[in-house]
Formats: sequence, C-alpha cells, structure tokens
Amino acid sequence: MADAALSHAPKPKGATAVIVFADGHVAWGRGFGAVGDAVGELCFNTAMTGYQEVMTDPSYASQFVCFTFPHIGNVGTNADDVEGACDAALGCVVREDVTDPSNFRAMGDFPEWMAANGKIGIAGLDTRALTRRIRIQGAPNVVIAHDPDGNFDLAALHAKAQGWPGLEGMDLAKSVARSCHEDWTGGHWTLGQGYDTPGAEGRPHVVAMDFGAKDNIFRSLVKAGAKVSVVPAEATFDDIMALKPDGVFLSNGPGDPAATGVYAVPVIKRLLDIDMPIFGICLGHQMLALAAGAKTAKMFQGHRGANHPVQRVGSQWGETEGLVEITSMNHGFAVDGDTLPAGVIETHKSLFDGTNCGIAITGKKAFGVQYHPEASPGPQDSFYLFEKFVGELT
Ligand SMILES: NC(=O)CC[C@H](N)C(=O)O
Repeated sequence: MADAALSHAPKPKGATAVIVFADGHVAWGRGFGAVGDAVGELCFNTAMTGYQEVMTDPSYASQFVCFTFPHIGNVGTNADDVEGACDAALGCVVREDVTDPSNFRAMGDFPEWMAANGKIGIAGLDTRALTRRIRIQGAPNVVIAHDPDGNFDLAALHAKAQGWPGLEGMDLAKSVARSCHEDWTGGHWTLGQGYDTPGAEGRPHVVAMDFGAKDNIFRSLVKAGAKVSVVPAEATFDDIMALKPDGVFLSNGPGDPAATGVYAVPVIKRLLDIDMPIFGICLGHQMLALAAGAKTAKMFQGHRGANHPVQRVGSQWGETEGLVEITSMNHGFAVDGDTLPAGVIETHKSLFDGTNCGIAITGKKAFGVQYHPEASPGPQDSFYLFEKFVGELT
C-alpha cells in the first residue's frame, strides 16, 4: 500500500495506549480497561447516553466504538443495562478520562467493567478529529493497544491492522448468538420493579432467530404481547416449524449480512414461501431483503447513534405518510433500495442520506426495519412496530 508508512508524532509523555490505523496513521492516548491489543473496525457513535448498552450490543463484534459525546463512564455500570454478549465490542475511544461513577444505579466502575469484560479503552484523544477522519475516509481498520508501561511495537501493530481482512464478507453471528433454544420470559424493565414477567399463556408465539440479538428486542416483543422462544442463528426451517410459531422474528447482529445470509437466507425464503409472518430488525431486515431478492452493500461510514431521523414513505401509510421517527441506529451495511424487486416496497428511508430503512413484502405479513425500535439506548418512537407485528399474529 502506497500510503501505508507509519506517520505519527513522537509518543507523548504518559501515553499508555495507541490507535494504529491500517493506513499508517497513529494516535496516542491514555489506556483504561483491559491490557493488550485487539484488531477491528473503528466506527463512531453519536449517542449521548447508554454507553453500557452500546458496548454490550453484539452487533459491535469486531468493532471499536469512538464515542462523540465527550463524557463517557460517569454513571458507572450496572447489571440491568447489559444488552447481549459482553465481549462483543472490542473497546472504545473516549475524549475525557473516565471519572468515578456518580449515579444511584451504579454498581461498578466503567474501567473495571471494561477490564473484566476484556475491552480496551483509550482516553484523551480528539474524538472530533477522529470522527471527521472516519467521515472523510470511511470506517478504518485499526489496532488499539493498551500497555500501562507504554511499550509498543508500532511496526507489529501496524502489520496486524493491515493484515485484518475487514468486516466485508465476515459472518460473526455464530460467535455472539445463543447456541441453543431458550424460552424467553422477561418483559419491560421499570425502575424499582425490575423486569415484568407476564407469563406466556394464550399469547401468540414468536420464534426469534438470534444472530446476536439485543435483549431489549425480546423484552419488547413480550411487552407487545408475544410468547417468545429464541433459537440459534443456524436453526433450520424444521427446527423453527417444530416450535409451531405464529410468527418469526429475525434479530440484529454483527458482520456482513451477505455472509450470514449463506445459511439464514434459505431458511427465510422457505418461511416467506409459506406466508409466515416475519419481522426483521437491522441484520434481520437485511437478511429479509436478501431472501426477497434485493442486495446489500457496505456503507462508507455507517449510521450509529440515537437521533437518526427516518421518514415513512409510500401511500400505504395513508395519513401518516411522511411522518418522521427519531431512531436508534447501528449499522455499517445497508439494503440497496435500487435493488428491491417487484413485490417489495420501501417503507422507510433515512433523512440523513436517503438510504433504505424499511421494507415490506406486498401481500404478506413480512417487514423489516434497518433501525432499532427497541431503543436501548435511544428514543422509543418506533415501538409501534412490535405492536404491529404481534398484533397481526393469530
Ligand atoms: N445492528 C445490526 O444488526 C447491524 C447489522 C450489520 N452487521 C451492519 O453492520 O449493518
């Protein structure tokens, strides 16, 4: 690579962590959390709250999150804000050093939680400059290393960043999803009361394919009135049908939908053929689109944050056509809206860049959205989607 020589200022005094980019750029900072190094994609998230939920969203497998909000870690960590596999995101980049937690829900301190979960943190960087870099150059492949003694073999770290193949073509769902069937019971969480457990009697049965799901999706399905059974990413059509579902849910998850689709898309196609009601979120939406004959593509920088405006498009919305939902997002791939075949309509689009944010299959109860109606973190404008899906099940 022509631009791959290492280019950096000398290591500043007190630097105990470093980001080494595949293109040779180097950024120094102060390490916290786990010691060691890891390689992955660096993306940015603009949410101002919910860092623990972000760091435990399994869709971030093989990624580092650069938080654009400067104060991260100051409400500590707790046992309730864990969304999925704790080891999913590799680590994070933050502007300010993490202070002691100050919050009535805090059960632990963020750096200690990061260390316990094997995540590397780097603080004291200009995260605005880093975000601009990602916006201009696209999400880069990097190594982030943390050594309390400040000893780094930059050439070796650079070689590691260059040698990482990138997320395109990578199936990561199997590494973060459940490996066996689980009956899900918890509903929504309320302060002082914890999780609601309404019981499954008489409820429509949703079988949820887990590609690296956020738990709040299952809680939201329960809140909307469903009985939920979770099956692994590689569940077969027969595995799913043996549970006698009234509807099938396709979860979010990490990696390239085209790679995950190799085993999941044929199952989804068969479910569509028998008119099974289907609802997909994020990776699940992408795989529903692939099963329906559309294509997905890697985005330049992706969408990650809790304030992304999404507009309802199409006359099927009636009076609410054009309405804008403020949504939570985390995706680096997208459905190519120009490839939707006949019989698949676009239902939502991003007001940031016009990318596809929702589809529905005409004549079937099958739809998907690219964003996260379960929030965690983020606004709850789009909870109606869970009610629509569960409400239409018989
Ligand atoms: N949150 C998700 O499900 C992400 C889907 C997919 N891995 C992407 O980055 O686009």
